[in-house]
Amino acid sequence: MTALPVCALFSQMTSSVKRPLTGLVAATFTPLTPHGEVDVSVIGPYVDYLVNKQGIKHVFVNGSTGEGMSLSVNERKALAAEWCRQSKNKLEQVIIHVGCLSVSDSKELARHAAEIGADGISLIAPSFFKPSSRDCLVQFLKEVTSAAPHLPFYYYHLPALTGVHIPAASVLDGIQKSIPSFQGLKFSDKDLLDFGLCVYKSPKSWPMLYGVDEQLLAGLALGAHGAIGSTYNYLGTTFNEILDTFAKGDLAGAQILQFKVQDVMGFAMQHGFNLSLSKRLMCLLSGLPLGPARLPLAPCSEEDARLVQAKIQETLGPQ
Ligand SMILES: CC(=O)N[C@H](C=O)[C@@H](O)[C@H](O)[C@H](O)CO
Ligand SMILES: CC(=O)C(=O)O
Repeated sequence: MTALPVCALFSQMTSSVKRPLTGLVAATFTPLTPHGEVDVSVIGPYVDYLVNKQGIKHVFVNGSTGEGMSLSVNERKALAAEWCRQSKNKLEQVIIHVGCLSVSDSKELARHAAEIGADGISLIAPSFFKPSSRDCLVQFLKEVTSAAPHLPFYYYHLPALTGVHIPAASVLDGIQKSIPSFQGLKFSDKDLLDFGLCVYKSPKSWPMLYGVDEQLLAGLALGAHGAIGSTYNYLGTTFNEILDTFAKGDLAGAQILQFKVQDVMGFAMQHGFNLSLSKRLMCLLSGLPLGPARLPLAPCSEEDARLVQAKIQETLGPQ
């Protein structure tokens, strides 16, 4: 057996008593050089920005926002390791997305996440050859998570991008019998019937994390414990206010804030909001040099990015 760093062993021993993942989780962008190479040197200042300017306590690395599926296994390992390293004593939890089309690549990333002391792993359904049934999907998840059996595992439901439309509630039904490390759900879909059933049928101890930022309040109303999303990178302050206002029982106050975000997001969508534009907004608002999105994504229009930046600042104040 290869020796693990002490911090990794400690993290594995304590993972079962870690505080549940709640509140906002920023799904991180991947810093690239202008030529498209991964640039881990930006991650230190990125962590400081999230903590100090956006009130973020947790990150989700190498997901769709991080262009995880467009990165090599080695690039993903380098990013995951640097996020874990830079987050020490600054962020509470670092969750690594380890989903790949190849079960062996996914296992390698899961094993690596455990070695570097990550706090949890997450997986989307494979999206080229797709699982034909719920059981087939759970078999895939079970095989991957067996490579990191002590790390909490969050299933990531993302039908719009994976094309796998198996209801999350049916995936969760009985999942802990197959996957003892199963710990919670990241639900990135607008189907609130499915999400409601997930919350209703799950033990209270499983974090239910909603993933459609522009309608977070609806997720909260159905019992979400927190949220994982891309816009928390730069709208974290406003979304933290939504969480706090809702928790105090001030629904009308929370609605006002959510409507303002919807006004911004509706405007952004009219101006071609996608990962490229979102990453550019993060650069403009944070000042961090994150570079462009990687092919096959096209660069966004600078004019649109500036218009959306102005709309954010005029509607929500300086971010
Ligand atoms: C499809 C996708 O990437 N969804 C993200 C989370 O999972 C969200 O954070 C969205 O980026 C966000 O809600 C903007 O539409
Ligand atoms: C948006 C999100 O949660 C992800 O990066 O996967």
